[in-house]
Amino acid sequence: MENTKLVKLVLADGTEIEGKSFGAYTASAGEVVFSTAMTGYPENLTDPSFRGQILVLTYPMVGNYGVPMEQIEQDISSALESSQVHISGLVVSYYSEEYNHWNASQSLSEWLAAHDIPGIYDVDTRFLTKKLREEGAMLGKIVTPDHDIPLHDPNEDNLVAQVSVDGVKHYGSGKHKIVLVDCGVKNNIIRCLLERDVELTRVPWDYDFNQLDYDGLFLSNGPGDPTTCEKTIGHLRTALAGDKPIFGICLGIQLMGLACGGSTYKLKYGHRSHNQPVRQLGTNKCYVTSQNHGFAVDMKNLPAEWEGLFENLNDGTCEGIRHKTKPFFAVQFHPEAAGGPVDTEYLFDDFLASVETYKSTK
Ligand SMILES: NC(=O)CC[C@H](N)C(=O)O
Repeated sequence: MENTKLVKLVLADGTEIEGKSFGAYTASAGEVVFSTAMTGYPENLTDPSFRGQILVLTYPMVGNYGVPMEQIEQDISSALESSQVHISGLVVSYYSEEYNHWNASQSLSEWLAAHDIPGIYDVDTRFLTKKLREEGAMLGKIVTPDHDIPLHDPNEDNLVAQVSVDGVKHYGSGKHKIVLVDCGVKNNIIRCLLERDVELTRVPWDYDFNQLDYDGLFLSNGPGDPTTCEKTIGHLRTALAGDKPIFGICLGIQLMGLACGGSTYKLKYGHRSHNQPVRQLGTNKCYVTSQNHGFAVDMKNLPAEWEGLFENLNDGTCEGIRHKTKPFFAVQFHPEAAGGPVDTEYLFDDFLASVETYKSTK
């Protein structure tokens, strides 16, 4: 690496870790979180749910397959999860400027620099991750000898408003009319829905979708604290009084949990990886899932008409809920899996099957 200027990661507890600069040579603040995923940095960095976070990758070598060439198919990127890099900063152990992949178009450092996002490498990410596990995700910043900024808690911002779509957009043609509430949707969710005979209407997070004529409602993933999405929760409450099928992923389960009268809380350090084991409640079926979240639905406060659907086998936290009689369900993990294992992609089929059933009874 040509640019080996020394920069620092400074944590809210006063810890300072020196490393070398890659990406943009600038300062940035956010919530420091870690992911143990072994691959998938292009997908992670463009996942809008990472907005405002400084991401520590525990996999020891990062960058060696570069950043994919983007192609726009059906109005969305073929290779990435959105059109922006959403993290506030990247922390890695060994950074490889050299890359090799059939579809790579640039190095990770070039890409980060183009998006004005700083990276720091040569960091003991094992020490850092142990610290975040023991003390919890904490605020931090990447600073250089020439740039400094104050710490900032992204969970105080309405991050969803920053990443949601500007206006209503339409995709595809198919027999089922699905409304997608975009709180920061990953492109692979759009791809998974469009593969299933769907005409998709993507609406902003605060749009009153109850005025639309649709067969099924989808609630997307998204960044930050779910309680900041009061408008979405209000509209969702109206939809929950009806009986059209609803499916939510990640932030979507948290919004559903809040709209039905339950509550959410912040996890100590969250789940960010591609190998989170979950069990379908009432069965011995287990799945390996892709996850990226810092909040969770509190099973203790779920209203009587609702029940748990999946639990996390590492820590017993809620990974899915459903209504006992109506076709409403949501999961905390990512069935669209970009990146990660595709074990639970069948949940999109379950959603469309419930749409089919609902329409056949009308
Ligand atoms: N990926 C997501 O949708 C994340 C949801 C929420 N922002 C959380 O961190 O828990």
